Amino acid sequence: MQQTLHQIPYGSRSAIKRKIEEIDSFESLPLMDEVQRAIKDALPDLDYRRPTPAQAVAIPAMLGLSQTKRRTKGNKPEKDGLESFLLAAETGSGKTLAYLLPVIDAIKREEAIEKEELIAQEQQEAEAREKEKSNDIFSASAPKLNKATDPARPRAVILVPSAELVAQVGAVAKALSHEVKFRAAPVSAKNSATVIRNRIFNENGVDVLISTPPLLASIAATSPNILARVTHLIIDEADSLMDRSFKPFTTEILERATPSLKKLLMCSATIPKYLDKYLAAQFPDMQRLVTPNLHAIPRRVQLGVIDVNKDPYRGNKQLACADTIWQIGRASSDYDPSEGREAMSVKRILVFVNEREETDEVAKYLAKKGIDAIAFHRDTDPSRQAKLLASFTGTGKTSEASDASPAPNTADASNKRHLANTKVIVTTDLGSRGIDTVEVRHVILYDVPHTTIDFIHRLGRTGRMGRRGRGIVLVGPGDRADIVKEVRDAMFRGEALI
Ligand SMILES: Nc1ncnc2c1ncn2[C@@H]1O[C@H](COP(=O)(O)OP(=O)(O)OP(=O)(O)O)[C@@H](O)[C@H]1O
Repeated sequence: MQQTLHQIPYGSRSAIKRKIEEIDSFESLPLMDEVQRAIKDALPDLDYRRPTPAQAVAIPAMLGLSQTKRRTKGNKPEKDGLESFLLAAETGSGKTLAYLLPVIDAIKREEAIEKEELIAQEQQEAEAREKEKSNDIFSASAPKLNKATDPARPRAVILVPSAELVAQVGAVAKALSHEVKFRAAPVSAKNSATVIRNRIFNENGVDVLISTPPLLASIAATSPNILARVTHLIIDEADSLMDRSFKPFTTEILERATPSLKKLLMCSATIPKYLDKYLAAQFPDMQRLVTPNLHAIPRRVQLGVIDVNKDPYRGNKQLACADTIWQIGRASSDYDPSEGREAMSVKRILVFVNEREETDEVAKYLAKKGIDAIAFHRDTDPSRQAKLLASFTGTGKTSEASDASPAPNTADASNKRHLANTKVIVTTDLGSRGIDTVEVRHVILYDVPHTTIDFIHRLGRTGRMGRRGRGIVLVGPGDRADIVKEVRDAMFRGEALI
């Protein structure tokens, strides 16, 4: 297969491994006490509270504890006082907390410093007024801007590629804000203009703004001041946000925020060659924080291949897909040692297609075959979309019983055969970038992905955070069976994909 990913030498992977092993608890990180306490709110129901490799490399670096600067000769130096980082870590490795914790820590520290400065300034002014009073009883001082509650000028901006991710990252920020007091404003095109205005121009100020690049770029075009105080800019899913479609918006925001920027962090589960080239040219001093397993699909995720060209499918992919789902749905729930309990009784399966038009087509066919299947794309009704995703990401807290009842308009009512306790979402890349689908054990690759980057993101929706997962790829007429074999072999050897 044509190389699409930047290669990381095995020597540097081992060196990072050693560093990661040194950080065995969150307490060993110099985060403020309130941030330490907040971690427990952001990671509920988990006995295992050790930082993940992504967190072990990113948090100390963002806190200024490790300096591993690389410098590419001949390139222009970065802006003075700006520190830039690339966090490249495998899918589902906790990158969200890896950037949120140090960002919030920095915000609280900045706030404390500004408060002290404000008190000192007020004291000085009071003294000056006293002096003036004795000299000139008519003078009045101009009102001062209260830096601590400055509306519509966030200190941190987090950019993500979709409205779903805005909501997901917003929910983690909200969980943290129960303990550490800060204001997060998640805004996306799914919110009404009034909601966006109220969240951003909140009179109590906003600390962290979470949005997509196109929306924020359009807001910044009319309200340029919105980016005037940003000290921390996070570009999550940087492989998407730096690709052709998003790049103009992302770089526009980056340029507007640069004068006040202190820390820039790009996060990604892959380093495609175009990203590597761009970063080497624009950010020669960027610290690259790469986890040892980058570009490798974890061994706990297995990949099965179904040759659709053979009997009984004879080239009929839809039939092969329905049949595979029936087999998964009927198999008894197996024991998952990583969770120490029976796997969920309701099975959730993600089916990935390459083209948006196929989502409806495939979902309809599956529904005809008695399967609760729904197409998920940009035009899906937002409230329906939110409900659907909630049950796949585990944020819905729906009981297994209510979950088991068929959703309206899914499994075809006229069909007597109905596959119980199984839910299917048919989607494109929209569902593969960053969505934390912890409840998903099975991913079906209906189409062979175009690149290894897509393989990594799609298979990355299962086997998250130490859980087991299974990918099944349907190889039909015209599909590149050789590419599938390459990926499968690399996965078997535990090697990074190329
Ligand atoms: N230290 C930790 N211990 C256990 N679970 C954690 C830890 N940190 C994060 N998690 C959980 O891991 C899951 C995945 O986290 P997150 O969505 O941040 O991954 P990601 O690296 O951004 O994935 P992707 O590359 O797919 O976007 C979340 O459910 C999160 O609550």
